[in-house]
Amino acid sequence: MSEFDLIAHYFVRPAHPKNRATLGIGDDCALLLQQDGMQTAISSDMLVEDRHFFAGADAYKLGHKSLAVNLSDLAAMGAEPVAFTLALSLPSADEPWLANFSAGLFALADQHNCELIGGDTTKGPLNICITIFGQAPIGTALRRDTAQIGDDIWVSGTLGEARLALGAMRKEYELDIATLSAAAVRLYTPQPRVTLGLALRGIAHSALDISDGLVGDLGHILKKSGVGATLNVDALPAGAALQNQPKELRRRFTLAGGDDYELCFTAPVSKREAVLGAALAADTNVTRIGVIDEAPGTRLLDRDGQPVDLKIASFDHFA
Ligand SMILES: Nc1ncnc2c1ncn2[C@@H]1O[C@H](COP(=O)(O)OP(=O)(O)O)[C@@H](O)[C@H]1O
Ligand SMILES: Cc1ncc(C[n+]2csc(CCOP(=O)(O)OP(=O)(O)O)c2C)c(N)n1
Ligand SMILES: [Mg+2]
Repeated sequence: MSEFDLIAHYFVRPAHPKNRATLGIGDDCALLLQQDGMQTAISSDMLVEDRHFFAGADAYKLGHKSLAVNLSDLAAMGAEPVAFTLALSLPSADEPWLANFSAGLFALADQHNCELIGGDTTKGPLNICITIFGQAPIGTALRRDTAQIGDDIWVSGTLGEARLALGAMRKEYELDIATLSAAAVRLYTPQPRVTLGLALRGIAHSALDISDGLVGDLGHILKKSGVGATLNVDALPAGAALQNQPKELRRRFTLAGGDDYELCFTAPVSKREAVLGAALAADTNVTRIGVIDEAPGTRLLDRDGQPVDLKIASFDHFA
């Protein structure tokens, strides 16, 4: 199959009334009309074999995750998904693989009304890079540099299960089948918190999505906002499969597991009811885990206010 047959067969779809691009796949560029009063939110994330996923990973789930991690960045900005491009490097034109990959990709794209408008396809090591475009009314996007002293720190959903599954896959420990399959759902098919991100506009002061681990990612908000944080380690929402694991592992994986794709956000105390209302409307749990304060850095305390001494390191590609 030729490069262009591959694109036409697996990535070009019939026109759909909900499509927003003026010109989609097939020309040198796609054309997107900017809506009045809106700002465009743009983000790229790449998935690389043996780094972000194991060789032989399920193609449908890989299609899902490639888009999910990008939608998660839009969620973190409170931006509504509009469209995305897909740059693919493939070892071969493996048709069953392509059929499954595009099915997983488009199933999630359709859930979020996010249209594939272009990309690039080459032969090479398996590598998937998506650039996503979203929109938010001017001035309403949730940023990393706007946390304020006194804000509550919140996190959506639960943390740590993706890391729990990864450890079992790497044979760091053994898990029973039921625990591993529950945790693996979080590693392979994260659900981006797009609805929650949109609901938090006008409520949260700052937000980001957790990909490298809570403490490391929260650190980006702290640094950019020129503030610090105190976290209650016992308040962190551990995923169900983590509940029966030893306390130290539970703490390490909730604090610095990675691959969580939950939102961490800050909001003033006066907005607690509004945050809970937004969470209810988005059908997503949120948990208050700490406060923004003045002293730089992150202090970890237990439920009794005693310092927790844990060596933790968030994910870093070059550390
Ligand atoms: N090669 C690059 N060139 C320019 N900007 C980059 C590059 N890699 C990452 N960035 C930018 O650096 C910031 C941090 O990146 P990253 O940690 O990947 O963010 P995220 O966790 O949201 O994906 C982002 O604003 C991203 O756009
Ligand atoms: C085979 C494999 N090894 C390791 C991991 C863990 N892992 C890889 S990248 C990463 C962090 C997120 O990826 P990154 O490229 O830093 O995403 P970004 O922060 O840019 O959104 C994690 C936790 C994994 N998911 N799969
Ligand atoms: Mg990135």
